Amino acid sequence: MKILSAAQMSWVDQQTMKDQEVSSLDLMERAATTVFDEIKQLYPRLAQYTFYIFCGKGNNGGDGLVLARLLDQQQAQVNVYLVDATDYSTANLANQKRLSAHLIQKISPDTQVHIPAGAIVLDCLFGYGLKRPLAEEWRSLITGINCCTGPIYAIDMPSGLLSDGPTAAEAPVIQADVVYTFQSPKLGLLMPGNSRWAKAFRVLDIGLSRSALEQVDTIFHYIDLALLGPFYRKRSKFDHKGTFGHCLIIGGSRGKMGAVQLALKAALRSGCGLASAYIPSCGYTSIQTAVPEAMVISDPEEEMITQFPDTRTFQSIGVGIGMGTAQYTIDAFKVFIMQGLDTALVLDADALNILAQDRDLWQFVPKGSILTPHPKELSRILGTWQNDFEKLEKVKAFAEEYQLYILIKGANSAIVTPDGTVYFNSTGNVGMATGGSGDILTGILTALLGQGYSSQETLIMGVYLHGRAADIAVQTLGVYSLLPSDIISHLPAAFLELEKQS
Ligand SMILES: NC(=O)C1=CN([C@@H]2O[C@H](COP(=O)(O)OP(=O)(O)OC[C@H]3O[C@@H](n4cnc5c(N)ncnc54)[C@H](O)[C@@H]3O)[C@@H](O)[C@H]2O)[C@@H](O)CC1
Ligand SMILES: [K+]
Repeated sequence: MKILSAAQMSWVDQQTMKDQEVSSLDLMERAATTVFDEIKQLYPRLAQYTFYIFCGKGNNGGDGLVLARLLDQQQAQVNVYLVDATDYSTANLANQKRLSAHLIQKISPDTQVHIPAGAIVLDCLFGYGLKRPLAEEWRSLITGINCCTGPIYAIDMPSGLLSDGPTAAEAPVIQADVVYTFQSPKLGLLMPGNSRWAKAFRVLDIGLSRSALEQVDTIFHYIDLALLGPFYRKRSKFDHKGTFGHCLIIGGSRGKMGAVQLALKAALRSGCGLASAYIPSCGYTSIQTAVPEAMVISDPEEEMITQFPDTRTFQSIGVGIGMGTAQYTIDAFKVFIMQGLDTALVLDADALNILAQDRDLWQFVPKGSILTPHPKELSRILGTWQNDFEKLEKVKAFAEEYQLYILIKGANSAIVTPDGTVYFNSTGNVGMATGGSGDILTGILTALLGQGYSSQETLIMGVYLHGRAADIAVQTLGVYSLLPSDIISHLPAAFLELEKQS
């Protein structure tokens, strides 16, 4: 799914009106009705609820006015607070007239509101039309709304949050529990730093022109099953284990052998033909016992890796998890990486930490390799950043310079390709914030790469399935109790979904 800027959304809205011969008023009715349907699902007995609907002067406010009318028709208690203005949009004005005047109260940006307990707030002050951060005069209204005890649903965007650029941490912004955004996710909703304003969002299809959506060119994409379908390979009965690659996980150190076990199991659950590990010899028995399907080669040293194996017979290699940064390991890793491998690697954890300490090493990392740093590892590589947008730019420049694929881990993990395209993930949950989740991702990615998927396909598919397996798992296990191993045991369900959709 494409992620569109405010300007692109506006263009698609205009094109839709032309292509479908509908007015702005019709589109607004359509958009507001999709939100109304969502709200009705959440609160089937609408007549029992009170809604506080805050409307601005533009079309976002117009959506709010339509919602007020639809809710009023269902006997919900409706209180509309409309920002006083002289320049309402045409569709906004038309919808003011369609609503009983007694429901509307005019307010100004500095009005202080008090919302009673139990009321539901709909935020329709500003959508993608917000051009710059809200001025200080809005603070009292926004703060008053944010102080409500009930849920806040924002329409299209939390008011005050910019769609396409950074919003200052101290800016007045609505803190939405759920954002119902139209047709395409907006960049501002995907940035982890904005999560206190957009705790969750849902993309609602309002039937905007397909041809206009296809024509829009963007480097930003949101991963869904439809994106995976075209490159997911169904298996044929003539395939054999040699077809699916032999993958190698290099890592582990005394006390951190579990990382390798998790990666191996995840690789085997992700369809690799053969899985092997290269580890310090103290882990030999535990890995052979825990993962009987895998093969193990051990380093002569007990506690740490001191040399790297000949990797020419493997189709893919994942390096770094649980590996540690003992000097012997650092020296061995440097020799390994500087030999000039021609196979793309999956690099995680201590492989990244070693590379981060010596910028001269990056030139030796095979082009097309996949890096999966968590935020701390990423800042060791790139230094600091002011906001998520600047972070993205830094990652893009680095990915291009060294022709690497970089995954920025977090909620909505972002995949950055060497040509600057960015894919945001749509799956995953907070239950994954436990040590070991990343080791599983390394296993999945190494397995997919070894099966012949390109680095880009590997990342899109691997990151999606990793999150999806966790999403399926939390349905029965919950976010507190989810263990990384549960992600592995739910990988089959995630693969089955993909198989069915393809
Ligand atoms: N036909 C359409 O264009 C449709 C638009 N829709 C809704 O319309 C919204 C976009 O509508 P608009 O383009 O009217 O924009 P908005 O309603 O988001 O806001 C625009 C108004 O805010 C003012 N403004 C911008 N930045 C400001 C700031 N920092 N401080 C104070 N005022 C500021 C602008 O001058 C303008 O009057 C979408 O988010 C969506 O909710 C939907 O109804 C679907 C159809
Ligand atoms: K809004």
